[in-house]
Amino acid sequence: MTHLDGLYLITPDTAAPHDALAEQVARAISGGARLVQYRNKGAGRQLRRDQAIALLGVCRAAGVPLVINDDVVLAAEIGADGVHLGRDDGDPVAARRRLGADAIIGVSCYDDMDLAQAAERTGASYVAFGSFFPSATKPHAVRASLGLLSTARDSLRIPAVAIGGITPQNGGLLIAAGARMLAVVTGVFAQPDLAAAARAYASLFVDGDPR
Ligand SMILES: Cc1ncc(COP(=O)(O)OP(=O)(O)O)c(N)n1
Ligand SMILES: Cc1ncsc1CCOP(=O)(O)O
Ligand SMILES: [Mg+2]
Repeated sequence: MTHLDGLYLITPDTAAPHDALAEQVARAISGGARLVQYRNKGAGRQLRRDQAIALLGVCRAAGVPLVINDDVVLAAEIGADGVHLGRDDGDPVAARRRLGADAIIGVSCYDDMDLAQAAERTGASYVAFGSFFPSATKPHAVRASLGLLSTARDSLRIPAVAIGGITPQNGGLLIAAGARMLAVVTGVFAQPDLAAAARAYASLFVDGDPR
């Protein structure tokens, strides 16, 4: 079973060619990203497919799992390692059936512990809470409080992911509160040196060595 901890890299909405995006992700992985999510809310079907396939190549080469946001069909088509589902993205049980027992099925729980309990019961691999801080990527996201992470750590068997406006400066607080992964878009992709940016997050974890 995949060990879920450390920096969880999420891609930004970008029209960049697939090889350029893959190169960026490779750099972030070299800095210590432990899980990658392909998330692109703006791209059409062909670009999404091309970008996702390119990322899968990079992730496979590095031994890092690739999760697809929202789209179980794309995840199944390209043989990705899992899917991340929010409230409106379909049924985690159906996703598990489609992708298999070893797939990573992530579920958004926003600021809601009841959703997290339910996600665990349905076989989710991790639950995600947030946004913890203002997020340039998702400015209108619901805000979550730190206490949720401690409750999740104490009452769930599956790991909790924190997301939303996370920086190397505020990430330590979330880990101390109970987050097992920090999910980050802007804090890595908006930096000139993606490997160094990833390293700054990876170093917050006990075993955050770069690959
Ligand atoms: C790790 C992680 N956590 C939360 C989300 C948000 O999912 P969702 O609420 O479905 O919103 P969109 O990302 O689809 O806009 C996520 N993608 N990843
Ligand atoms: C997808 C998502 N859901 C809540 S905040 C967020 C975006 C996180 O991106 P950033 O790290 O740029 O705040
Ligand atoms: Mg979604």
